[in-house]
Amino acid sequence: MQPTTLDILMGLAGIFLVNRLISSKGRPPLPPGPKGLPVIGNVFDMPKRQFWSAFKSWGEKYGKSPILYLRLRDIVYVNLLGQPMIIVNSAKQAISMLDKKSSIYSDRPSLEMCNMTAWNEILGMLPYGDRLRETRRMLHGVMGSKASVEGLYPIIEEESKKYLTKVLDDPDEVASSIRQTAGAIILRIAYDYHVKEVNDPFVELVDKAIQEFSIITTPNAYLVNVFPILRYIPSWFPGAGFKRTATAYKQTCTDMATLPLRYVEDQMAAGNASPSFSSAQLARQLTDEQYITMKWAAASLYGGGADTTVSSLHSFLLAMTLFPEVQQKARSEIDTVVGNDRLPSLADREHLPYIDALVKEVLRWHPVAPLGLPHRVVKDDVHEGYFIPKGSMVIANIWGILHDHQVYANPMDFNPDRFLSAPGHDAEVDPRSFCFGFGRRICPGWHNLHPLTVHRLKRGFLGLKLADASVFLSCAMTLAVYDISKAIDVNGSPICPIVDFTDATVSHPKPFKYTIKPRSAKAEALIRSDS
Ligand code: HEM
Repeated sequence: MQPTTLDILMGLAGIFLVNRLISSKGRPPLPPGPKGLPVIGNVFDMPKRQFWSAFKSWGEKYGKSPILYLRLRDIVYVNLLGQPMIIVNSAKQAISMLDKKSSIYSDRPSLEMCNMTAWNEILGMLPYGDRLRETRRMLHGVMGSKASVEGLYPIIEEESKKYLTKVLDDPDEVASSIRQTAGAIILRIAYDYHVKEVNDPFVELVDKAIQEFSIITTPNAYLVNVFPILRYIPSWFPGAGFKRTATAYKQTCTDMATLPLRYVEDQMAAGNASPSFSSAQLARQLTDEQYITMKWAAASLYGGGADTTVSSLHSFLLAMTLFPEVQQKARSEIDTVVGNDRLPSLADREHLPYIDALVKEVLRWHPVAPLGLPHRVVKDDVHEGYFIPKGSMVIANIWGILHDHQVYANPMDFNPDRFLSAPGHDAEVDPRSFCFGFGRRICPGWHNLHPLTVHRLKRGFLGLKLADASVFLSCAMTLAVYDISKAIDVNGSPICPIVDFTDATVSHPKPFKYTIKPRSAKAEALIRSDS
């Protein structure tokens, strides 16, 4: 039988598709993405701000599968001066890549500014290997199980209560009180160090270190992160200011790891040490190598934990200022369930479904780490028919995943009700499945060592984890006793905050004005009370 024109066209189309699928090197094609220029690749395509939303738009724009001619928004490829970067825009692909293939997707790219400042010692920056496993094993003991985290509840409750008093004493310094509280919780867990009411040296030291970390890891901030060879230019060379910066930042980072530990060692030598992560580790016979691992593991608690919960509490205050009806509904729930004679506790959580939903919405609306931390793939891979070159930096666009309109209705809206089932409405996916990251690098403040990641979407949550518990309690306690509203300008008009967020790895709402006042004399008395 003679082939028809249609047969010939189909045949040609088949050859065309196969050609597109198999590159000149006999490999499947790279994922779609902006075209880029020779040598420099996509350097000029990179957004200047709010990377997460630009990356999501790239998914919409370039994600067209050559195989099925379908929109595939999920995976985007860019090349930055020869460094391949894969952006993963959907939960489905983040799970199938970073969770299910975590044995090859759990490395971290090495950032030269981190190597120069000692930040490469921190858990979040460690390459995948024995040191990482040992560090995570050590941390597992302090926050890897429901029981271990529940053991920390008294610390979280006590410090959160102190936070309420600080706000009452100085309502213009709420931001600094939030930082103090996050610092106080972590310093107690890591070193059983009790912070001073004001100007605590360790809190100040660690805050400084965290700010410096944010600066050196912000994309495009340092050329040496792109051209590591620049590390070797002499300090006096024009443009080598980054080397002087690195020397100063290294001192801060090393002090952050060393000084609080020295405090514990002194306490132990004097027979005064109370239980903490460090004292428990020091009580074991540690080899020199284990000692160093432990020192940086403790610092990683602070490095990972302090700024993150601070960001979510700032987002909470912003949302409460903007959406008074949500605030009112949340407060009514507390009044009904807890009453006005005591503060809410972590044990109340299961009876406070709206507050629980509100906390989820805070974590979704503006995720603390909108692009997580970059992963690195250690072997060539073929994923969904696309070639993923060994050494690619893989970014899970957590913001994009949590604003995917196929998963979250009207994703830009702040609407805690989305997480509550109602007749005709199924609760939307819990954002905590994604906002803490993926695979073997998932935030230890949330999950245990071996998440049954395949089932993460179906599985119920095993219990409250450290990060989640701190955020929940601060939100619930604040709502119980404080009223948050728009600030008033000199003409007596309310000031509506602009919703804008910083571009750093841990992203915060930009400073905004609001008013925070005790709800009543009874609320004020409760804040001052010892209970
Ligand atoms: C709302 C609070 C928090 C959020 C949203 C959050 C989110 C994240 C994310 C997205 C990552 C990167 C995961 C990945 O690479 O896939 C991460 C890593 C990490 N987080 Fe958290 N985090 C929070 C609180 C905490 C707390 C309280 C601690 C410690 C006390 C902590 C310690 C860490 C550490 C050490 C890492 C690095 C893990 C590794 O590289 O293996 N985080 N976190």
